[in-house]
Amino acid sequence: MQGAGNDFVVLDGMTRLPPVDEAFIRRLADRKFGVGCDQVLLLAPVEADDDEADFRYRIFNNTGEEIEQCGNGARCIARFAILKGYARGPLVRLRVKKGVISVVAESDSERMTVDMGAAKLDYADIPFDPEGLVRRRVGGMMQYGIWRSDVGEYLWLCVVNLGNPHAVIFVDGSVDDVPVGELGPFVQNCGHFSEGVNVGFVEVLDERRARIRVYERGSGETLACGTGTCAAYIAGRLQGRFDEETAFYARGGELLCRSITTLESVTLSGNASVVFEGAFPISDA
Ligand SMILES: N[C@H](CCC[C@H](N)C(=O)O)C(=O)O
Repeated sequence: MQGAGNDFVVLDGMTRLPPVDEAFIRRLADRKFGVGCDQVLLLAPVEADDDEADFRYRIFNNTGEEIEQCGNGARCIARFAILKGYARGPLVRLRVKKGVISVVAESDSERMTVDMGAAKLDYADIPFDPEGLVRRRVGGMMQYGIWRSDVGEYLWLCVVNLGNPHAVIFVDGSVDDVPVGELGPFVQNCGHFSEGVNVGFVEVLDERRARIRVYERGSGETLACGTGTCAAYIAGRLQGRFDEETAFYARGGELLCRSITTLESVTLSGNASVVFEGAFPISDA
């Protein structure tokens, strides 16, 4: 499946759980030797006493590492649950590592909206260590400066956790001109993010439109990143750059973020499309 070009292999674990060890995920996610994807998603039943969620939703980067959250994946796996008849829809509640998120299907379309819940900004929640960094306040948001000795200037970033960790950088000029493949790893390796970080670059067009590219933890640059887009929206919103509803143009498509309460709930809307369905051998032999 894909959501704005962020692509997934969705595993149906409702009747039998497939192996989700690192070697299997890597083989499946390999674009040359396997199927290929940014993330592998697993749909599984919840515990019998779980009254809050309909399904368990597990996420793996294509490197094999299990991660906490994925916004585009949530929209895809909820649509998968509806298409397979596991969910009656339109509301699907998914249990992830750290809580429950809800997804709603729009009638007769591939469009799905997920409520990513509360964004967190405290260092400990990112997790992020600001020790030794310069800082400045822009509206309601703190920015941290990492010195780039190659160009002799600071790279200013905002930090947001949406279940997973994000650094957001607002750029002057076109996001097409940003060396994402260099600055992404530079931020990831700066030593201030103990559990790694997804790095987003945002070009604000106006209060209702922005362009975005994200260099993800594990997967590298993807055509879109849902949680990264929500993180950019929340950071921009707190700085007074965005409206209650803002469209983000990622390289693989358009995503819409909305929030009234800003810090309690942010929704992400966009397509969740099936590309093909098939069977993959579990054993290598
Ligand atoms: N593409 C995903 C995010 C994956 C994040 C992952 N790369 C991480 O390590 O946190 C999304 O739509 O939210």
